[in-house]
Amino acid sequence: MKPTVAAFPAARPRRLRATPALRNLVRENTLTTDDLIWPVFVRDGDGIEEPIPSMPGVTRRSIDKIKEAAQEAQALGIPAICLFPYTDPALKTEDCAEAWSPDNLVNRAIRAIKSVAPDIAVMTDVALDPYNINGHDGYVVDGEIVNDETVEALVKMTLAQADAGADIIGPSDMMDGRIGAMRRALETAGHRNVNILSYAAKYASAYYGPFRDAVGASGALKGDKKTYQMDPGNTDEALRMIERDLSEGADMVMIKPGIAYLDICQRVKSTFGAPTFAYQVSGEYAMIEAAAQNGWIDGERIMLESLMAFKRAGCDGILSYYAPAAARLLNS
Ligand SMILES: NCc1[nH]cc(CCC(=O)O)c1CC(=O)O
Repeated sequence: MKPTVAAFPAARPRRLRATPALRNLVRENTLTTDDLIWPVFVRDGDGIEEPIPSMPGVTRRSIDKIKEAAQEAQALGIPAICLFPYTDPALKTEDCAEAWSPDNLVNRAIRAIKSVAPDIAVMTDVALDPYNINGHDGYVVDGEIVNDETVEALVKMTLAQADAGADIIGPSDMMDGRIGAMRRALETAGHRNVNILSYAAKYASAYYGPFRDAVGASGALKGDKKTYQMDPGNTDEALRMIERDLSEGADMVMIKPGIAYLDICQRVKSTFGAPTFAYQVSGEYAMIEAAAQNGWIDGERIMLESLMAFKRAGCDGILSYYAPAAARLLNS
């Protein structure tokens, strides 16, 4: 499409910017509460909301507090909440068995949310890192992250989450072949309506630092995740990953991190037209909060502007720690 613009003064583009009414009338993209998925951190205990120092304003909540958060999200109209566990180090093992325990933190939290906020979609994370003694998303054998054995474990984890009532499974592990394996297992188990939102183009990024603090994986992680997460220099590879995950049965796809990868979002949406999400990750959140706390930027305005950028790039929605704060502003 080639925009037609008359010559000045027939065209004065500022005419359309003159008033809020005119600007609202011609705005090309909109951001609404419907676009938001809220990631939250779950921990054990009762009545606990524990601050995460590298993510000001974000807390680890015990399940009773997660219930309150889900009710709040439902009242605000946020369509989905996404659960990440802070696992007791004593439960981390080499075989990561806690990952598929029906009574692990995440699975208990899913059931708890369903009991009080049945209208909100519950999304989960599938990867071994919160349960692994070495902090990796997959099994480590002789220093190598082994693919196929990890996929078997991820399938067990997926089924336990679906059994607990998860609506959306979010594989964030970047192993090969996992989407197909999960989809087949879900179909076989009769979980026909469980969605998979694949972290399809997930980069090996330094933007995840504060998240690893939040889930208690920072200290545990040995080495880096570059043999499974993508190289930040690549674009075509992202398209291949998205195509593969869609062909294996993903219902929705994600690009991660967010704001530094908007070119990927734009290419993915225009190439595949599938439901496309971006994750505004912990480091992005921390950067905005740090600058806002110093009074260097207007935190609220940057929050909304950064979320709008994802819509402009073609995303259907955004996972963001700002979800409730943004919803309150957008609904007012
Ligand atoms: N597989 C775990 C996982 N799931 C989501 C994030 C990052 C989210 C964030 O930074 O906000 C990570 C971290 C990682 O891959 O190391």
